Amino acid sequence: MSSSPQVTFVTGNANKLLEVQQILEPAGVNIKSHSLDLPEYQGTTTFVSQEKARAAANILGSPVLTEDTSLCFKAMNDLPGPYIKWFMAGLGHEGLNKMLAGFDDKSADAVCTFAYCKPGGEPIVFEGRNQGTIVPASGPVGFGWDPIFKPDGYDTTYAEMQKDIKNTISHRFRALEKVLEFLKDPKNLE
Ligand SMILES: O=c1nc[nH]c2c1ncn2[C@H]1C[C@H](O)[C@@H](COP(=O)(O)OP(=O)(O)OP(=O)(O)O)O1
Ligand SMILES: [Mg+2]
Repeated sequence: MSSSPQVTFVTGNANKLLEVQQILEPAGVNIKSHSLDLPEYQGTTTFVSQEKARAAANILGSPVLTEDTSLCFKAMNDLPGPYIKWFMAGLGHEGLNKMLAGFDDKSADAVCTFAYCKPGGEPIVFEGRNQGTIVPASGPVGFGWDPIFKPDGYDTTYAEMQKDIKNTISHRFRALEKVLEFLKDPKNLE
């Protein structure tokens, strides 16, 4: 009988950690966490994710799982993308809505990119995305841009949803489905 897979998830964001625990622990994954303020790289989502994982694996000297989240406005050719953290901090929910005021298309993709990396190894990337619309803020201010992202097929923003609903439809859930497949094969963790 194989024992439950174990992985070290490295992030400086407590809300991300909580969702990763809520999604992976019921699936039988034992999560260790490590809080590091990881560098904010520039480049494609894939590049940013790979470099974060590489950096975390080298700092800790052990295999790690990291994650980078993008919010891609279709009208703006996928910007802010991986730079959403700074746009969110600088403009807030209202400013992010105003950025799209001049465009008819308010659609956006939420993209979550996990990367698994062993020290000195090549990062392996797992991506999940969810399509939605940017709307005026609605719901509790808890996690980043959750109050302004309304996923397609739902009448509410991420922030207004029960956590267990968000966690079965989100960009993060979709990426973690792929991560889970990988973690379940003990050969991948040797
Ligand atoms: O599901 C989400 N719902 C709403 N907001 C979210 C979500 N997921 C990430 N976010 C925010 C956090 C940060 O403002 C930016 C991503 O930046 P990002 O660099 O990936 O996150 P971070 O620096 O907070 O943590 P980390 O230490 O893992 O890099 O979008
Ligand atoms: Mg970050």
